[in-house]
Amino acid sequence: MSRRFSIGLTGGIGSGKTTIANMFAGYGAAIVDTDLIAHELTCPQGLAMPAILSRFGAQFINPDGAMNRQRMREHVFSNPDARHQLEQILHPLIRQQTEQAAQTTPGLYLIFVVPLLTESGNWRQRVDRILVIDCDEQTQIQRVIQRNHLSQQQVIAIMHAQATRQQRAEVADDIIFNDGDLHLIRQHVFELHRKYLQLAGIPPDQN
Ligand SMILES: CC(C)(COP(=O)(O)OP(=O)(O)OC[C@H]1O[C@@H](n2cnc3c(N)ncnc32)[C@H](O)[C@@H]1O)[C@@H](O)C(=O)NCCC(=O)NCCS
Ligand SMILES: Nc1ncnc2c1ncn2[C@@H]1O[C@H](COP(=O)(O)OP(=O)(O)OP(=O)(O)O)[C@@H](O)[C@H]1O
Repeated sequence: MSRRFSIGLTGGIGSGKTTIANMFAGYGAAIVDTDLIAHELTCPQGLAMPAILSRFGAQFINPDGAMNRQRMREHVFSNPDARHQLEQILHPLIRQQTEQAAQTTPGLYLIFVVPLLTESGNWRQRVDRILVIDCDEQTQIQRVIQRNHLSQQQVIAIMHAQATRQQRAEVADDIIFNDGDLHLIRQHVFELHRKYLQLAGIPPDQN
């Protein structure tokens, strides 16, 4: 089987990755979302749970066997060593599951949604193109406060564990500035979709 044309989609917390990936899915792209995979790995009986229990202890596990996300978030974003340990458990499993999902998810071309694409070395070699979702940091902060009910300080601590806007811009082939009217953003997404079809060698009337 020949390898499908693939795009790595990234952006900072709250930039709009999921919103925009959903728009591409509406045009027929296959979406493999590494955040969703990370959630599956840490749900009750998730593949990562035995290692998380043994490394972090029972206080990080909910009664149903899932990871206690709030407690873990508070722990790892104030403690870089703990964050690296959690990543060492999760990232190899995320990679494995991502590769499997890439084989089995149907769609015209593949979009990998990867929050830490800029930070984690070898994605450049794994995809044909990188799409960055960008927006003002103040907008990111406001969105995450509103959506997750975190404090401004907590959101800033997460942003400090991520690449800067400048670092992401440096790896981008395409950028969507997602800080305005979603109708205009949808138009931009459609233009990029047509460009990706062309780069993938798929006639536009097949979608
Ligand atoms: C720290 C955890 C427990 C927080 O859980 P929570 O439910 O609050 O957030 P969620 O998982 O939905 O992630 C939301 C966003 O946080 C940011 N984020 C998550 N993990 C990290 C990380 N290791 N470094 C920097 N930012 C991160 C990303 O922007 C992500 O989109 C969780 O994110 C986690 O298990 N992280 C480790 C796995 C990982 O690196 N995931 C991100 C890439 S796949
Ligand atoms: N252009 C926009 N205008 C207004 N609200 C938006 C826009 N884009 C996204 N949002 C809202 O901002 C929030 C964050 O968007 P989304 O979940 O798509 O971001 P994300 O990058 O996937 O977030 P995370 O990094 O936390 O996974 C959501 O509540 C979403 O509805």
